Amino acid sequence: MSKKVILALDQGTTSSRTIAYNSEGKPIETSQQDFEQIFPKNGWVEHNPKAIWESQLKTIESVLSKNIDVEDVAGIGITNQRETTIVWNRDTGEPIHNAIVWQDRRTASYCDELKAKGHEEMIQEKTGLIIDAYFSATKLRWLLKNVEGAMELAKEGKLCFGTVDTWLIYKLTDGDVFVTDVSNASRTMLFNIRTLKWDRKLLELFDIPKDILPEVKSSSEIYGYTRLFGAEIPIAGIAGDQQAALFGQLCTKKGMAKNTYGTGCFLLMNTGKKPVLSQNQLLTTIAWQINGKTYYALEGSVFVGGAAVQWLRDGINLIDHAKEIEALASSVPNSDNVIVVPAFTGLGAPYWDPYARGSIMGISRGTKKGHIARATLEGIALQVYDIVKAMENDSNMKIKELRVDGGASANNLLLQIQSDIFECDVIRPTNLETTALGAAYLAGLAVGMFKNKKELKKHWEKDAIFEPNTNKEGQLKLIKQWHKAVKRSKNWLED
Ligand SMILES: Nc1ncnc2c1ncn2[C@@H]1O[C@H](COP(=O)(O)OP(=O)(O)O)[C@@H](O)[C@H]1O
Ligand SMILES: O=P(O)(O)OC[C@H](O)CO
Repeated sequence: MSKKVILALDQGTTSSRTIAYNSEGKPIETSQQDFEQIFPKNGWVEHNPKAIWESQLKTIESVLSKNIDVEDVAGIGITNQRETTIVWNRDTGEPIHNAIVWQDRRTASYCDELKAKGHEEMIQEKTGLIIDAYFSATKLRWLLKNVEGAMELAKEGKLCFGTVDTWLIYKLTDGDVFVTDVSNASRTMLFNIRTLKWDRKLLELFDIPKDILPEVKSSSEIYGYTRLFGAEIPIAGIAGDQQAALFGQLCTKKGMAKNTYGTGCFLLMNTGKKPVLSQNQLLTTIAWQINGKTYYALEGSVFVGGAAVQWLRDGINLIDHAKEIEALASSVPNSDNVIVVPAFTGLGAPYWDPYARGSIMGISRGTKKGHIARATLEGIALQVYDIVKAMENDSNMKIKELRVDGGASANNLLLQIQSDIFECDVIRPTNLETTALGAAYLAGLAVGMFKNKKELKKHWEKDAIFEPNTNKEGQLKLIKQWHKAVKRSKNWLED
C-alpha cells in the first residue's frame, strides 16, 4: 500500500511543532513544544540550538507515538523561523554559540556603517533586501569575529553555518546532509536572487569564507533521509515560514497575496518568475523553487499586529482574553476619531522607523474603552493597508483578494475592517495552519503523495469571506487621520 502521511516540522520563534497530514491535506495529529527565549542584553535575542533541535525531536516522537505508523510516513517537510543564524563544528556537530535570532539588533550599528558607505543599492540589487540587522549576514559575521577562534576554523572549512532548516536537516541525517533551500537562502543577505548562487562580492564584503555555507537546493526535492525513527524517511520539502504559508494558502499565481496576523503581520504577494525590486522599502524574496522554476514574492512586515491586542490585555488590562476585543470593539459603531498607532517597537515596512513609538490620538471626553479597542483593530488593519498600497505600487498589480491566517484572523471584525479599508475581499480558509501545510505540500509533491498544484487546489476550503462595505468617504477620512497619526508617531525617540 502506498504511504499516506506527511510530517510537517514547523520550527517557529517561540515553539516547535510537528503536524501529520493525510493525503487530503487534513491535519491528523499535532504536537507542540515551547522552548527558552534568551535575552543576554537589551536588544539581543538568542536560542540554544540544542533546545531548538530537542523540542522539534520531541514533537516528532510525540506525533509518531499517536496512532501513526512510521512505515506510513511518505516524507518530511520543514518550515522554519527565518534568518536566525546558527554556526556549528562540522566534525562534532557542536554549536559554537547560541543561535542569533532574527529579532536580535546587536549588529544595527554595523548596518548603519554599511549604509553610510553606500552599499544599499548594490545589496538591494543582488539580494532584494534592505540593509538591516534582521538578516543573517551581519549575524554570521558577528559570530565569526566574536567567538574565539571561529574565523580560523571557518577558513579551514571546519565550521558549518545554517538557518534553522539547515540545522534540523543536519541533525535529522546525523550530519550527512548540509543543505538549505532558495527561500531560506534569500533571507541571508549573502545569496544572489538572480543568479541563485551565494554571491562572491557579498561574501567578501561580510568576510565570510565560502566553505561555511550549505548547498542551496530547490524547495521540493529529496535532500536525504532520516533514520532516527525506525524507518527510512525522505526529507523532501523546505521553505521559510512565510513563504511556506504563501504556498499553503495556494497563492501560486502571480498577483495572489496572503497576510498572516500573528504577533506581527507578514504580507507576501506572489510576483511570478521575475524579482520585482521595491521603490517603497518592501523586501523582494524568493517564494519557492519547484521543478526548476523559481517564483518570487514581495514582502512587507508589520512588527506589532496581534501583539497590540496582547498589550490591551497584559499592558493595560482592558480585556482578560484576546478574543474579548471583538465584542468590546463591536460595542461602538466607529472609533469616533480615535487612532491607535501600534508602533511599540518602531514601525516596520514601509516606514522602517526604529525610533517611532506607539500613540493613541484623538481622545475626547466621550472616548470609551470600546473606541480604543476598535481603533486598535483599525491600527492593525491600517498598517496592513499601507503595505498593500506599497505592494500594488511596486508590482503594478491590484490585489483582488487577500487570503488570511494567523491567530488574530479568528477575529471577524478585524477582517471586516480590513476588507472595508482596502476595498477588496478578505478570505479566511478553514485550515489556518497554512505554514505547516505549505511545507507538507512541498514535501508531498516531491515524493508523489500529491500529484500537482491542481490537486492541491481542491484541498483549499473557504471558511469565511469578508466583502467591503461601501462607506468610501468614511474610509478615506480614517486613512487620512491614520497617516496624520503615523507622522506624529515617527521619530519619537530622538537617540
Ligand atoms: N480573537 C482575536 N482577536 C485579535 N487578536 C487575537 C485574537 N486571538 C489571538 N489574537 C492575537 O494573535 C496573536 C497570536 O497569533 P499566532 O498566530 O499564534 O502568533 P505567532 O505565531 O506570531 O506566535 C497574539 O498576539 C494575540 O494577541
Ligand atoms: O516564527 P515566526 O512565525 O514568528 O516567524 C518569524 C519570521 O520567519 C521571521 O522572518
